Amino acid sequence: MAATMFHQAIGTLEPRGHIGNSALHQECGSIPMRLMARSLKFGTGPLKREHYGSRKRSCGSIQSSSSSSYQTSECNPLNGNTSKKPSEAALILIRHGESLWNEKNLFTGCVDVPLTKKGVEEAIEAGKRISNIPIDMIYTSSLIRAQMTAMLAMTQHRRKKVPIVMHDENEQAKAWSQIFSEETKKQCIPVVTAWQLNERMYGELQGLNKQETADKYGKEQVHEWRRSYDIPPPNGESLEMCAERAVAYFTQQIEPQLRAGKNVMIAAHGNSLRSIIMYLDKLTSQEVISLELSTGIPMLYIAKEEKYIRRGSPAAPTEAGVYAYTKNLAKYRQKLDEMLH
Ligand SMILES: O=C(O)[C@H](O)COP(=O)(O)O
Repeated sequence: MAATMFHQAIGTLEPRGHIGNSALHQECGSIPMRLMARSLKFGTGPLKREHYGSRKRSCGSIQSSSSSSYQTSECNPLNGNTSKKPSEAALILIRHGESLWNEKNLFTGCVDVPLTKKGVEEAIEAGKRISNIPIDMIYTSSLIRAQMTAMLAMTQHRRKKVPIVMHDENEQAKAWSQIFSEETKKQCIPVVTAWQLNERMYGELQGLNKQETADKYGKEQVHEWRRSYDIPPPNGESLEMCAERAVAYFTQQIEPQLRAGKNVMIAAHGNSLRSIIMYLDKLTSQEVISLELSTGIPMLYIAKEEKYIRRGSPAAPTEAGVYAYTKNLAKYRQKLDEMLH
């Protein structure tokens, strides 16, 4: 909702209305994504998805809320023109860098813990890896570790647009954060924060040491709490419950942006991203069990012709393979080269 409002404001300036390495890892050529899962369908080739505007999924009761057709967007730097061809958009997913509780091996969940120095460095490194990929919209959870990661990553982006956090919590917050220059707005990237992208709520495990909990309750029990699809930790959310809000948010708020040709980055958490990846890659509840995401490793998808094509993790800004992905990404990088020289 905030995103829509921001874009309205960009267009109209209404006075009031405004606005791993433990990893999901896949070896994708020279691209360092290693997948721990054995038999998951993460081949080295692109994974095609069915029509994302109309499908139903097996993940709880979640289904895509929108059935509008894919539209070309003039503001997609990947497109550069208004041709009638179906648009494509980049989707970057990034789990936050190491937090102070990751370092201490504590269950964190919805506790709002900042990054460690290593986490800061991971976020900056992630930013280098995506510094040539177009980004028009950023979504983060409401937790500081995801927001720090997004902002630190953006310090490395070559386009040098300024990420601006949207405040639509009340009318005054909206009014007081307006921007009154069209030119300045064009150089901004809206950052939408959403609790729905938060880490799953770990219930009574939050703040407990993972090793000590395993020693007390047994390794199997703790693995079940951490990785099963539908078994929640005591008074917490199962992955299925987390998916219900995270995937619904993705389909209702983010997918329409992709469909409109906007390039999107999502900075979120191990389990909220696992549930979104489950949706993107059509994983079963069995397959998602072995999906592990590293801190600070960006993953790239291309939303194209109403499918999601997994493109692995850009290894480095100069990694040739990244730009071989699509002609449009290569063109965007070339534009940046021209702009910056
Ligand atoms: O909330 C946490 O503790 C971590 O961010 C994710 O933990 P997990 O790997 O145990 O799900």
